[in-house]
Amino acid sequence: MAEPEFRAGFGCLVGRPNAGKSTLTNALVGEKVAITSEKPQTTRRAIRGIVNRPGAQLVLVDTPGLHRPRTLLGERLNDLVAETWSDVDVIGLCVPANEPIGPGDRFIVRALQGVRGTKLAIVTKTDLADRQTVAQQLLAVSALADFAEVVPVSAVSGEQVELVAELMIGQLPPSPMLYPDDVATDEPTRVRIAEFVREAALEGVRDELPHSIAVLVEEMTEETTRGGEPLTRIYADLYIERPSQKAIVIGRGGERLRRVGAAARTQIEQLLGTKVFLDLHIRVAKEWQRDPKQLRKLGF
Ligand SMILES: Nc1nc2c(ncn2[C@@H]2O[C@H](COP(=O)(O)OP(=O)(O)OP(=O)(O)O)[C@@H](O)[C@H]2O)c(=O)[nH]1
Repeated sequence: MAEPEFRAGFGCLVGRPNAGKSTLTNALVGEKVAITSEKPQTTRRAIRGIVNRPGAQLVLVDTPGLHRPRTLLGERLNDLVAETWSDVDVIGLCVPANEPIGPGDRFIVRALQGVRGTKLAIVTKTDLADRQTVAQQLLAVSALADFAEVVPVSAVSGEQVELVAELMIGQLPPSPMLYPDDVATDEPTRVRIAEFVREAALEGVRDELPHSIAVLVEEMTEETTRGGEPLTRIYADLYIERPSQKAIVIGRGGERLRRVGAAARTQIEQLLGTKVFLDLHIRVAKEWQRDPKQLRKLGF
């Protein structure tokens, strides 16, 4: 009998902020590529996580949460989402098991109408709800639209993660491998490093700040320490919008910024496999979310 044909293609997980898209992406890929945070809308870039399985490769694009645009950044994000959606083979709508379906979910379902790829519904965080609640959520989600599959999953316990992978892969066309199979993501390293810093900087700050933070890696050099160990020097700028936010980010006596640096450095060292020297510089970019020139500079 002939070997089954290799399948490969693109997929993406969508859903309202905090639905669990990044966590599920990480669970499917098996490596930390998308940042997660308890704060909504932390995922600003389309990060491709690559799910390699025997006979198949699913290139997962983790889009930012779709939301009603209030700023230019909001509009750019929505354009990015629409562009991504019309370009993939399979879309998984994520809805948390432990929260009622709301206007945010319906807004996305409406936006999904007319998008070409096959749509699956994924009920996430099943470890946070009892069986009956999960069952009710599966029914409620099924009623939202005509999904090819409706599947419950917990990215944290790992339950059903493989089934989600299988169902998404099942929608991919026969195709040769799209990326070498030892690559987890094609996101440029600098962007991943910037995301680690941003994630660390968001940890524990008040609600108003998250949208005001952006990180840009300005310089990266490799050298060898006197002990013969490889060392990467990274100079990164952390952008805030107002001078008054400086104190929040830096903390008393610089203590908060040091913790941010230490947390980010641990992640970066893991990613690069070298010792890392991380220099964080706070810069004020006034109203950068509304300024096209600043947005371009920051990669949007
Ligand atoms: N218990 C539990 N928590 C989860 C699960 N999946 C995600 N979470 C948590 O839910 C929160 C949001 O998860 P994310 O993966 O960041 O959600 P997201 O949809 O990517 O969020 P945005 O980037 O804001 O759009 C985080 O605190 C996760 O740890 C799960 O399966 N079980």
